Amino acid sequence: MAIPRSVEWKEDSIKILNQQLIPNSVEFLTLETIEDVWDAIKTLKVRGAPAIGIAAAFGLALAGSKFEGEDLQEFHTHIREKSLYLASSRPTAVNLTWALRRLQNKIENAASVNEAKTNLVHEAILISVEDENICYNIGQHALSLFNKNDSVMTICNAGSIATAYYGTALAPFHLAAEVDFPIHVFACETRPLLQGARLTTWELLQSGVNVTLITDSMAAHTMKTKKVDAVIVGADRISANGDTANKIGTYGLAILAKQHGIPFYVAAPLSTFDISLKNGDEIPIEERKEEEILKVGNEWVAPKNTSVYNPAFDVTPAELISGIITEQGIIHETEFDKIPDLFTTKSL
Ligand SMILES: CSC[C@H]1O[C@H](OP(=O)(O)O)[C@H](O)[C@@H]1O
Repeated sequence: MAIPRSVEWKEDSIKILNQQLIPNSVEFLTLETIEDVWDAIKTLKVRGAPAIGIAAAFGLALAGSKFEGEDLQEFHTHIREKSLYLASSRPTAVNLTWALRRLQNKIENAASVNEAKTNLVHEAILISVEDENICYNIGQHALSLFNKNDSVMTICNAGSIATAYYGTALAPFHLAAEVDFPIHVFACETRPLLQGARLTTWELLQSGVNVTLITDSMAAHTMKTKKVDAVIVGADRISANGDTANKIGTYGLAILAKQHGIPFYVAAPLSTFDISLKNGDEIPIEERKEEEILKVGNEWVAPKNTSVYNPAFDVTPAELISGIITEQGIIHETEFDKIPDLFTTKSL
């Protein structure tokens, strides 16, 4: 796989792949302040639930490293404030607050400011390293669901650049390409920000995966008239009963898959589960600015004064999901009642 990493720790700064510019150019940004990190997450220069969590973790570690003084209580106050600030960038992907909480837990018993600073950096790096291994395992479990020459549909970009590496929903396709296991992918363009058209096609072509781009409105006709053996998508937050928030358009894809008797899978790490929420009704859905729908690139495609509704995510009810693919294995649709146990026991 020759795909650049989306987020990297550089000691006194954070290097990110600027996902806004792909596929027209592959450029990197150096984030030197926590404000840079907040903006990069908010404007989707770095995006994708796991990548957002990793960027926030590095951002908090960076904020910690810039703290001046030796008073431990003042440091904890500083970190709590910076954590709340970073958490305000985007509300839906639970990986963001999960990562921030994990770092704060790691400094609870620090004996000094220096020890706490070191713990923040080490834990943020650990989250990134773990995520790459987690995504590899998700990819292997997902690949076991497919047969050679299958045709699989996906939406948005749950790819390598949405994570530390490999991706979640796209991981099986990257791994398949490495072992000469032919799979075809239908990538939905994913209006309004076109993560599918811009990012998923770009990633899969880099890996030599056979990918066909369709508009979101073509999904039903494609399922009806073409070979579509499965649908696989990422996730931003999964509630205790298996309801899943993912990019807007995912819920519609799940309904279409059910109508056409096509299995519908969610691929996500355990860090994307939020079992404090009973069901998907409780998942916060980000609404984004109107211009994202009124314009495509720099071109207005609707009158400027047109009213707009721009939810960035929707929630797919568990009953439409055939299975949730995690790093520990596949939670089949009949096992969703066991999801809370995953966070008390070690394996499926
Ligand atoms: C691997 S999780 C990727 C997940 O995040 C995307 O949202 P966004 O592009 O707004 O960050 C989308 O929901 C993907 O499935």
